[in-house]
Amino acid sequence: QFLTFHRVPVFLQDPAKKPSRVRNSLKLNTAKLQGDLSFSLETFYDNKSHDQETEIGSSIATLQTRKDTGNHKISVPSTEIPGSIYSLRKQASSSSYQSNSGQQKASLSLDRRPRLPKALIIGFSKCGTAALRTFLTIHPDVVSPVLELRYFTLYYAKGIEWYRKQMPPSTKEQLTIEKTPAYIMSQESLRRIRGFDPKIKLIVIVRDPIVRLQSQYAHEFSHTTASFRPSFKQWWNEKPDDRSIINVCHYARYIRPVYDLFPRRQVLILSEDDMERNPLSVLKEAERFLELRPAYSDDMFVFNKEKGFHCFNTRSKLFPRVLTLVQVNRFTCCLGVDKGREHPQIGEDYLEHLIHVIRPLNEELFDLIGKRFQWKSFKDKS
Ligand SMILES: Nc1ncnc2c1ncn2[C@@H]1O[C@H](COP(=O)(O)OS(=O)(=O)O)[C@@H](OP(=O)(O)O)[C@H]1O
Repeated sequence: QFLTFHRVPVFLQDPAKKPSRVRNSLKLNTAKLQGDLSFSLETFYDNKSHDQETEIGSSIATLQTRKDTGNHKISVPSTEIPGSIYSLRKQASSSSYQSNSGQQKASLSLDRRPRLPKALIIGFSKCGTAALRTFLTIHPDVVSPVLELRYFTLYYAKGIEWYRKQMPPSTKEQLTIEKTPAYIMSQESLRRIRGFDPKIKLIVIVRDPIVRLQSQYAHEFSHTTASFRPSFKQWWNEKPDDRSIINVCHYARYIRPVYDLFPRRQVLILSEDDMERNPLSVLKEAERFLELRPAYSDDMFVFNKEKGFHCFNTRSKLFPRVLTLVQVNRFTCCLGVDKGREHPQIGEDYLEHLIHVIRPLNEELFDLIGKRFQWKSFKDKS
């Protein structure tokens, strides 16, 4: 019966902060929404490219369009959040909604549409880019597409309108951030980014290079039975030159071209290790850099012993936004199983060798960026 399915955001609003024209709209006076709520919508989703889950709002609803009547039906997941009301908003600038019962009507005029990013997380892979992106998105003024769009590397030929359409809708006041760690690995992509917006803000996150190597190993062999995996040493020694340890751990080599193309004030370099220890302080640094109003707070995270990482705190006042983040497990409020994998052992001798080879690369990085990071593998030896 149903022709299309779209995932649409349902917004959780603090009634006190709602503009009056919204306050009078689609008011579901209780925060308890049970099962399916059906609405006939004259128009709903102009932009069909947004049929993916979006991260905006507090919950994800499903929009179904009936083949025979052309009617739409929205299914809202059952949820209870005291002291809040829900409203459904349209993505485009104006529309009208009417519920099946005809009791609730609304005309909305909210300029929410996909906007191009003003900030990018450009690297490095396996350095906590997903955690950083997800944590940043908790800010009410930040939106970000779930997927790595790889526009400046892979899909440049699709054009800027394609890129724009991949973005979740946002208001003028919100900041769109895209993350694709591959951007920093390609000078051509960096040049394209400069051509796209020379004022764009760039975030780079690095990590203890040895832990990063272990993380990459765990990633590459995540679907391989342990007995079929090469040893860590074997694996790295078999890499072609362009993916050799020296190249992969040489952050400075990839950051230098960023500084050549963009003023340093537009580039923020963070460390995954700091984010693991104290996510709030890293987020605060990013918040200042992105010129966001202060919203991150110390109740946002709790350390989850089982996961071994900080996860979202269900008691935080920003928690309703967490529910909309598709990369976050609904039960644990941690990132998914593809983050935080078990790392391979490295034999003592080989570890010594790696430290010896990589230490000068770290020093080159610290000289270049003008700050030092405390990395576990290199502790007590610098
Ligand atoms: N809070 C929190 N939760 C889960 N994971 C966290 C967190 N903070 C940092 N990390 C580390 O992020 C590592 C994955 O990095 P990326 O997201 O950049 O990987 S990817 O390039 O996108 O595949 C991932 O690497 P692995 O531990 O090897 O899986 C994590 O160590």
